[in-house]
Amino acid sequence: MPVEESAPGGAAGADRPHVTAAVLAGGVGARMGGGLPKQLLPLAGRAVLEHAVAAFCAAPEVDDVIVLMVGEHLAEAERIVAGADLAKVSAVLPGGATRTATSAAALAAVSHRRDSDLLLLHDAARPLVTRAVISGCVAALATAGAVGVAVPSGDTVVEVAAGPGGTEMLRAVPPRASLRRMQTPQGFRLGVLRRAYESALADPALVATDDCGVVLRYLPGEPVRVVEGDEANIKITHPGDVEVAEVLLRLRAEAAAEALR
Ligand SMILES: Nc1ccn([C@@H]2O[C@H](COP(=O)(O)OP(=O)(O)OP(=O)(O)O)[C@@H](O)[C@H]2O)c(=O)n1
Ligand SMILES: C[C@](O)(CO)[C@H](O)COP(=O)(O)O
Repeated sequence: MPVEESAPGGAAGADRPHVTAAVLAGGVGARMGGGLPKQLLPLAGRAVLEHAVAAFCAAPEVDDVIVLMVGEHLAEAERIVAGADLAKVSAVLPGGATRTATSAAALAAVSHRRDSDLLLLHDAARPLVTRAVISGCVAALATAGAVGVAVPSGDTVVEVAAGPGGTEMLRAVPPRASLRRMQTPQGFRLGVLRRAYESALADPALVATDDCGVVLRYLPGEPVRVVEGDEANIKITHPGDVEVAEVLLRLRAEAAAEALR
């Protein structure tokens, strides 16, 4: 499916940046195992991918959504998008060999947008992202060029090093109060992400686990803002995580029903 202009009506005006959300679904889910990438697994009657895409389609701040899907399963992603009538989806495209390559493919897909427009990058494997989290990320982009959503760590997070005979030894205990667990979406002014990726992709030693980290490393002068994520915005990674997501969805639905009573 090609990249198209978003429909008029919800589209950005001259005074407001255009907001594209890219749902990154290019992974194969090696840690989950099984025959299917985890973004295609069923979760409460819909594919994990559909939950993530639907959240961005429903967000009033988002003008269009692109999906970057692992090559062999492009047709399934197109079927999911068409079947669910996710009208803001403007393109379903192949992802890259790494998450960073998939982010770069998303960036290439919006090459026609202005430097002042916005790109939100989101893991398809985080199907429980909420409207409040998306909204908080976009709002922070009014005054920041790069924004990540994160939650505090309840556990003490430590750094380890290899010890003798294959053991692991404690190396450092960073102060917990300044530690966060990074989630997605991570949002960017396109000009900022373009400059960061230009340097990153020229670095043969590039290794990154998220896109805010790419900006921090390759555009050191650029402040990266961190805003509140959501404990329930889990990343489906290991066997059992879909079941956890099912429970979280059920609790969310029960809380919403209770609030209406
Ligand atoms: N080449 C890749 C690798 C990952 N991702 C996406 O990045 C998100 C977070 O990555 P991760 O949880 O690591 O997914 P997988 O790479 O599928 O999992 P694994 O590392 O266990 O193989 C997922 O939505 C995944 O589809 C991607 O778009 N392109
Ligand atoms: C981007 C991310 O979700 C932030 O927590 C995470 O780093 C993705 O890592 P993965 O190894 O690709 O799952």
